[in-house]
Amino acid sequence: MIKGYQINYQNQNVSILKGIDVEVGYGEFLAIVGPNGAGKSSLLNVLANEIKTDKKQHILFKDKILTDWKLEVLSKHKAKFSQHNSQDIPLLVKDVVMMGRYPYFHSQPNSEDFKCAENAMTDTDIIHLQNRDYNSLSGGEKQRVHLARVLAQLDNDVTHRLLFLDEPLNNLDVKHQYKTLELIKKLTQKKNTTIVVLHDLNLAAHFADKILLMESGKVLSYGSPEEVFTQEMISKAYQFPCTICKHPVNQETMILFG
Ligand SMILES: Nc1ncnc2c1ncn2[C@@H]1O[C@H](COP(=O)(O)OP(=O)(O)OP(=O)(O)O)[C@@H](O)[C@H]1O
Repeated sequence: MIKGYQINYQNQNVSILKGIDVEVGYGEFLAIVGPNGAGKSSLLNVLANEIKTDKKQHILFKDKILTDWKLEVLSKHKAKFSQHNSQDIPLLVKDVVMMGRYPYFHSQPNSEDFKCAENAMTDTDIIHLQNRDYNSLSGGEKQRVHLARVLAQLDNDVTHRLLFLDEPLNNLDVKHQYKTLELIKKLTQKKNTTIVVLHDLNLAAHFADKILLMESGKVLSYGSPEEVFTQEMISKAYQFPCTICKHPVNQETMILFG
């Protein structure tokens, strides 16, 4: 689905990404994890075509150079949920969600656009808030509105869509954290791909197929949750002690900190 080799990125002479190799297949759920400042958001922005790297470096999306894609076409193949969404939008919730449908209509949304927006609001549990002022919502509710917006953007017939999410669980309560990741998992089970920046390693272990652990702009480890989440790797990345054990109910990898 998306491949990049030896990705380097620097900003104002600060080297932020250093020789990153990444390859994510169709139907894969990749979680990017790592300590603050490791370069997770920067990598996501590069892969999502939002910041440019050295012109000689090519990121391939569906085997075509990412920067060669027409933006209006690309917006139906991939969508991105950003870490810093605007907190101040003077619109109703349903109109913010409809922003996700902008690539599909010129002046007025049609019945298909309304249907997609409604489905996305139902899936993210905000349908009851659709006529509220966005600015009156709580932090977690706003977060779910933006999730609905990107889901509405990707609601189309394109096979193999790619969803980027940068810390989508911020402000969400435990039920909505699980519901959000279950929603994303379901999307990947339909041969779509998701790349998510997460801070909760146990949720990453539970939901993701592959983990990319970053530290200081580099890949420290890449593989299945069992391969990456070792005591040695986690302590090295986070400079914090941890114990790896098995979840008592489902036997999955579980990380205890401290
Ligand atoms: N314009 C800039 N000038 C200097 N340094 C920058 C600039 N932009 C980003 N950085 C640095 O690059 C590093 C990587 O930032 P990035 O946001 O990608 O990290 P992150 O892993 O997503 O962190 P977090 O978990 O805190 O969100 C950070 O140390 C950040 O301070």
